[in-house]
Amino acid sequence: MTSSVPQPSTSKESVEQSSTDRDLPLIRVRGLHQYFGENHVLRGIDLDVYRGETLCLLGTSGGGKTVLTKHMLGLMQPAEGSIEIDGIEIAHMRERHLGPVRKKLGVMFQNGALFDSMSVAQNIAFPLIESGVKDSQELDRRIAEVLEIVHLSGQEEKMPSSLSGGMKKRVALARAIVDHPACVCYDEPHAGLDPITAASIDSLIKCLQTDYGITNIVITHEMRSVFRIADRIIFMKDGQIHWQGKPDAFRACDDPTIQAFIQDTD
Ligand SMILES: Nc1ncnc2c1ncn2[C@@H]1O[C@H](COP(=O)(O)OP(=O)(O)OP(=O)(O)O)[C@@H](O)[C@H]1O
Repeated sequence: MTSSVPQPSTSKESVEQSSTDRDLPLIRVRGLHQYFGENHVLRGIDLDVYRGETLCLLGTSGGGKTVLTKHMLGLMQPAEGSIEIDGIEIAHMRERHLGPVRKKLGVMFQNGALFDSMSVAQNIAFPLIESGVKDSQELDRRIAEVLEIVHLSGQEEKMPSSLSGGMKKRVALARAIVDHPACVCYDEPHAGLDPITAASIDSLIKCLQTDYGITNIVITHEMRSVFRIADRIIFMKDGQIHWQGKPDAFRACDDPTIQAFIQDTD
């Protein structure tokens, strides 16, 4: 981690960034290729993710959204190409050096991926303990802080099995942000939610961006949510970026694949 990079913070008194830091994309992907056997699943991806934006990643099924996101999280190494997180090249970084980079990136998996045998507090504490926080008062304070952000104050002792689908997603979100990431990736955060609960997740995603400066990357098929939260849209097809731009331009775009996608998923 470079010393010039300010620590992302879930505190509103966030650290002033230098203009150089602000100008540098948080994530820069260049010439990214990936294969599974004969299947060429990423075919030359060039992508910048700008600091403090909400980027929605859309596309046809099997288009490569999840595989691309796994590369940006440092969970997969590319066959070819470059991935920079905060100016640090991670494409072929050894596992033991990836820890500080991964700390900048939170992830909310599709089904929440909570540990069923652990309480809400234990689930949220997990990444903190992994990154070396041991003091129980510090753990309690940070758990309470993020539970307040996701509107679940006082739910520390609940078990996942007693939570609704929307509550589980909010606990998963609390866990994703508890270690103060600069960016959170969401894999289908609206899946299985009713429209009102989906809208409440959208409010939280936007709140993290506007109040806490978090950069959001959201994989979703939920077009109502996309038009509520996206600053920018990337549309993937067959392992390539088929289209990118602003939501209004996306809606007005006459590309037949995109029009069919909007109509099918709206
Ligand atoms: N672990 C894997 N082993 C082999 N092939 C894989 C693996 N993961 C993904 N693929 C393949 O990579 C391609 C891209 O998959 P990916 O999951 O990124 O698509 P996606 O855009 O996220 O699709 P969806 O919207 O359906 O979730 C697909 O052809 C998929 O079958």
